[in-house]
Amino acid sequence: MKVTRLTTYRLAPRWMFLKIDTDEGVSGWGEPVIEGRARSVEAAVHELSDCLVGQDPSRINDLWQTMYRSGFYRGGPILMSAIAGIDQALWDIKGKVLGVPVYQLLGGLVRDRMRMYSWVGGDRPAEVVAGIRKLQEAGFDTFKLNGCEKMGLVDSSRTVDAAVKVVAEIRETFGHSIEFGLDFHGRVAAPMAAVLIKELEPFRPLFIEEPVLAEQAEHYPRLAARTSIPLAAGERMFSRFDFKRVFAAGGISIAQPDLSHAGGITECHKIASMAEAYDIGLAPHCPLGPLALAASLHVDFVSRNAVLQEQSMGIHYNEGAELLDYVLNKDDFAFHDGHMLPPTKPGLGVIVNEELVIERSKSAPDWRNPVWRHEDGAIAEW
Ligand SMILES: O=C(O)[C@H](O)[C@@H](O)[C@@H](O)[C@H](O)CO
Ligand SMILES: [Mg+2]
Repeated sequence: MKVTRLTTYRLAPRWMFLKIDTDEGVSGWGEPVIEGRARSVEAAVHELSDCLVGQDPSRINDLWQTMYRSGFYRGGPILMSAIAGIDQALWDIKGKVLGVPVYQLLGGLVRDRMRMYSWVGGDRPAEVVAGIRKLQEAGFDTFKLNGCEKMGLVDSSRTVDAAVKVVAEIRETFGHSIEFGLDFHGRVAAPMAAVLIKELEPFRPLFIEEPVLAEQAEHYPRLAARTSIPLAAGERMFSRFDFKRVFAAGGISIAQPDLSHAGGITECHKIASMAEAYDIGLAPHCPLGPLALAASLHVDFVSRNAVLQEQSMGIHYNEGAELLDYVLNKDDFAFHDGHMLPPTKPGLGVIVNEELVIERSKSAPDWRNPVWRHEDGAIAEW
């Protein structure tokens, strides 16, 4: 079997699907994308096709190493997202050829169902409480919300109190009948992280995500030493080589690699194993589409240290398309009491509505993340 063609489809809301065709009629799908830079990743996918067209798609490990090491410059969000989506599609092909779900090729199930969590948008207490109630009705008991709005490098006690007020309201309303993570989203700088985390201690969030920006990872151990709240990070780390320094330095209790940003199933499965060696939980980041979610689930179902899985149903980013709009086998991705079951079909287990994808790719938006500014005009972290 040989790879014959790579076709990319940028799609609403901010996703990109990749289809890899072969000379034996088996095709695989993946989701190479970094939010806000879809066109850059698209260019990278087509540059990397030099390593793939004419090659045997079953040799995933060699193709992965060739895509990663054949370029003198490597790593980072664009190239690793391109490799991620290609890797997902290669595993999809392999599973389809062998007639088994990908997790069977990785050693089989380590659990029977995977605990999912839902984003709750909004920054005002009433909005967040209403959002949680709505998702509770859908069977969720675990959530994630922004830990704060805009925050200056050194900010006021009023800003801190506004952030704490939302969390206090959640605990006041729901007690411990629910769990929630707080995503600082890189908005909080090192001087304020310890201040805000200290004030959040009494409310015992399940974790605090990206307590500081990934480029400030040296603060993770210092922050962890001052709090009992587990710290989580990983969506802006793109390979084992990014994670190894963070794991070795300590401070992170939950690793959140993104299956569409960190080299795909091949790389994230290795990151999961590295994390397990440090007694770190795995909670793949996934605010994206169905192929990214399916790839995440395959790694979750073979990783004992997988603890939580993000998914984007109803997420505030999904304008113009919802998680399963481009999927024909929607029932395979149903929620069961806040959990998902192992994908059942060969490969990734996603039957893509190709006709709809081709049609909708003709009018794909160029999504960009918001650009915030502080009151003094300086750019703020979103
Ligand atoms: O945890 C999450 O889902 C993320 O922080 C998410 O909000 C961002 O990754 C966003 O997708 C960037 O455009
Ligand atoms: Mg996040």
